[in-house]
Amino acid sequence: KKTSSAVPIEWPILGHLPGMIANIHHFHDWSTGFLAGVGCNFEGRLGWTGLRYFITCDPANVRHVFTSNFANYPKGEEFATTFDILGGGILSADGESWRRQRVKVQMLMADPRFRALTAGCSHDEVETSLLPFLALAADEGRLCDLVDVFLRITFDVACTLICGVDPGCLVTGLPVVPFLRATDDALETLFLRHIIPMPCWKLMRRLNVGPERKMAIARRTIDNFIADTIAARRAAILNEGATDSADLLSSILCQENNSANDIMAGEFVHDTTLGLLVAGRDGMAAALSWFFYLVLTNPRVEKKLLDELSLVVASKKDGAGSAAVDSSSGGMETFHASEIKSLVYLHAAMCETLRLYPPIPFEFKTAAAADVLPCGKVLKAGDKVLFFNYAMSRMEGVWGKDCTEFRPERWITEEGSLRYEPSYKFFSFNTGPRTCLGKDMAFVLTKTVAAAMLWNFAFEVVPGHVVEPKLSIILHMKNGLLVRVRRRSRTMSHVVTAKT
Ligand code: HEM
Repeated sequence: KKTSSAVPIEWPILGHLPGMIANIHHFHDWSTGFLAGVGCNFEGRLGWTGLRYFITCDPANVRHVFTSNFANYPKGEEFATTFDILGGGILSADGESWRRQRVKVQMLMADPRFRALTAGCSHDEVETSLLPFLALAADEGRLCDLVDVFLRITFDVACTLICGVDPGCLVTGLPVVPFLRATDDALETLFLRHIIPMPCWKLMRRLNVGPERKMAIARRTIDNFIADTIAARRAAILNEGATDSADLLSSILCQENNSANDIMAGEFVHDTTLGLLVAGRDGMAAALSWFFYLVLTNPRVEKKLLDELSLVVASKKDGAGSAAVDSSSGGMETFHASEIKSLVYLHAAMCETLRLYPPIPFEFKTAAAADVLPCGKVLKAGDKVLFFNYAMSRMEGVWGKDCTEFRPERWITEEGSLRYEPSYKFFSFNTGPRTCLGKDMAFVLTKTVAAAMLWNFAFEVVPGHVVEPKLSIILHMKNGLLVRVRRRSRTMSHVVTAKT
């Protein structure tokens, strides 16, 4: 069957599966194409398996499911089975367990000490690891894969903030980091679990073959890393007594010592730590990768970003003379969270990146009871709904005729302040009661990194390098982002001119 020219053919026995498999190499763009053709909503059927997915990128449906009728759309058992690697942690939990974990994590992340640690750690990693690494690459004329660089720095920052240890992945020689490799393999397999019918991937898991074999190895590596990290932190706290470290794991463990029945006890500590690391690190690394790809291929935007940074640098020089340039970063400029807060164009460019390339490109929900979506679709209990966030950014009806263009200006009002967009439309950090808890942390780190890199270095994407999304539940880049780096030569007069 083919109900319109835009949609894939529905085959006897196999349903829409052949179309999905044939287009898997450009899955996001392919699905965007047919969703645009059918007005944002489509029912995908996987033939003999009996599986049906209602696929939507309609903001009204998003608002209904994630906010107005939130209670009817738990993550569900299928989510927990597919994402078994997350255990019972906050990302996969439902009901009372989720609510209690969320209150706890929210409280820890709102702590002023944790916020100060986020700002300080992001700045310090940029100054002591990232800038020296790029300076060496520039001086040696080496090509650099920015995706690898971002995966490493976000892992270092996320580990410091969440677990209280800095693994130091961004050093000369770029050591092999088994955890990074393992999460990459796990995320890819999780994507395939959305396409391969559950009985098939479960059989592969039992036989330990195909992607499930990779998953089993990845899982062991990840679990061992988390278990070792927690054990080391617990031992340190027992030896040293109460710690004044503001990282999340230390805070959780200190409280755990005071309350035997704590929700965070035992495997919850493991699952929460893992969930936060995965949620935190990968999202930020993907955001930075696409930000640089978009900025480097849009010189107009790059110039506007540099002009904006120039004003900050000029005011620093006015205030503190040459002392404003920190000697520990080899004369290179770094920006503190407090300075970056006022940069409207940088924030707009980051939002525009997250709109076009949402790090979590689709979300999945199951209806607990029958319901009718705002688009008119009738759902029975147990029906599955997939929300295609990547496609929603590319719908003219949602973002206008220029929806596919990278235009940070769409986020800025005529008065020059940031424009508010409702989160059921700008869905990159989720919406409703399960909104991302790390949004502020993500903006602080990504903007601190982006500002320092753009100001101190010029990057050129290596001609011919193909940039495309990877098949994963996180929108990473398949082939990395290969660039040539060079130091920016800039005189004080440039800075002052930009100011005036
Ligand atoms: C650009 C970076 C980030 C993006 C795009 C992002 C996006 C998201 C999205 C879409 C969800 C919903 C996932 C789902 O329901 O399946 C989510 C949840 C969550 N995020 Fe983030 N995130 C980012 C960074 C972070 C950071 C740095 C942290 C902090 C460690 C964090 C912590 C969380 C937590 C705890 C949840 C679970 C909320 C809940 O279920 O109640 N995220 N995030």
